[in-house]
Amino acid sequence: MSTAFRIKGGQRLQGEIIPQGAKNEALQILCAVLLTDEEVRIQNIPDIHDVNRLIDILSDLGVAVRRNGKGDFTFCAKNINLDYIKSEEFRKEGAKLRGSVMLLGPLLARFGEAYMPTPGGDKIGRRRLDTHFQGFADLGAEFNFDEKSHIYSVKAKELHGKFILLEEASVTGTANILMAAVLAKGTTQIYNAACEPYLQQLCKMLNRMGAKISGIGSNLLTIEGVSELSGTEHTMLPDMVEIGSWIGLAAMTKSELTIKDVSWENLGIIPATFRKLGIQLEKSGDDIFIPSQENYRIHKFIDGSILSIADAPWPGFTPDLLSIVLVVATQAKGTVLIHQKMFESRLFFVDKLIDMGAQIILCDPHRATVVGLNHESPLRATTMTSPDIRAGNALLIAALSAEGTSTIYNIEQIDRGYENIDGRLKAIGAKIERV
Ligand SMILES: CC(=O)N[C@H]1[C@@H](OP(=O)(O)OP(=O)(O)OC[C@H]2O[C@@H](n3ccc(=O)[nH]c3=O)[C@H](O)[C@@H]2O)O[C@H](CO)[C@@H](O)[C@@H]1O
Ligand SMILES: C=C(OP(=O)(O)O)C(=O)O
Repeated sequence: MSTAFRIKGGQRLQGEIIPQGAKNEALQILCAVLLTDEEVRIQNIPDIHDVNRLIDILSDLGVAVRRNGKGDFTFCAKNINLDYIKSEEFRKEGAKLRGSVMLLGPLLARFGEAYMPTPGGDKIGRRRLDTHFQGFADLGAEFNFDEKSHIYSVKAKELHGKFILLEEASVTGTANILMAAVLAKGTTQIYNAACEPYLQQLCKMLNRMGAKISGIGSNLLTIEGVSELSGTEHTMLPDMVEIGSWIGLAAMTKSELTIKDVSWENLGIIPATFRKLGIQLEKSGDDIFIPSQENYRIHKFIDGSILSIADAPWPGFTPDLLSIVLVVATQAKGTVLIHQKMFESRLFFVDKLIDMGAQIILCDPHRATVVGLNHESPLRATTMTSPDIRAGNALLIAALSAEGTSTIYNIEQIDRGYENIDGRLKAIGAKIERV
């Protein structure tokens, strides 16, 4: 298997991009198939490592998986092999991705017990799970963490609805508690719930399965428990993080790109944030058209002070796009402070960009000031290693804009979240090879 990308940078790209189905929505939705013994058909599933791993785990759990076509699968969780979740194999496989943590809620709700190794995912700082387990405990589950084996377990003969105030608006935490609460007895309220479009999609799918969830899209979800759920069909939204990455790529490489069928209504503050960097984006039906731009100028705040861009729970700006915003700012005109509030180790990749000639001061682990080069000097090609999924993509964009040939190692990180990224880049004129 190839482990690196070799990229000859400095090419202008042109064409149309169809965004993949959303990775982080897929991880929630796939876990929800465990909530019913009927068939659930899911479409627009991205063909990426994390999602394929989760599908394999479901299959090993006994879920019947039928592939109907590209990105189109039918799942049936009629015969579940609960022994699998106690097996060494599950410990190994479940620990490879973050999304596997959301198997807990559905398994607890339907079978009264669930086990989980410490989940994987990006190493981007502490990623605690307290919110998840506090929520399960509030619903009446007994929680245990075995410090030796690092196995979390939750058990409950019956779950009972309750008012739950989350200590933070955790995305996977909200999804997990929600999936447990739909089959609990009585009414649950989840306050300070995360409410991003992917969670809204999960709520809508659960309601189609017979759940009674109201308050969708707000930070107060009310769930009237039901005794069972039935099958349904669901289609994933386009991946907003991938859409943002294509916008960044267009700006950095001065390319004209059209991103098709982006579901504008679900992009929230993302287009406005890229516009603050001076990037022109046009809404054309449900597409985004980005004209080729020689330069883009970072806006200032109304009082004339330096712009800062920070992450926040939805409808704030997603932390998963800050690495992309940062790399795009390296070639803008002007200065911006990037403030990554949620994660502690997500900005260290800027060292690589500094090696490439970018003007960045890492103020502390959470903040970096970028002084744009205004395309007056290109970044220099280099050899680098992808530290996490989004930094990996940011470095890929840097390499595509740089002068010369760069090599990026550890591209497994990029493949975790971006479907056939090299094939799709080549189709719009990029010079990229797997080596
Ligand atoms: C598989 C999946 O869906 N992963 C996403 C999910 O991860 P995940 O669900 O793991 O992330 P959480 O929402 O739980 O938390 C992310 C980080 O932000 C902090 N935090 C969170 C909420 C809050 O109000 N205040 C706060 O400080 C948490 O302590 C944590 O460090 O959501 C993250 C935040 O959008 C995204 O980066 C991940 O891509
Ligand atoms: C942090 C991310 O992924 P995960 O939560 O799967 O590690 C991400 O998608 O940017």
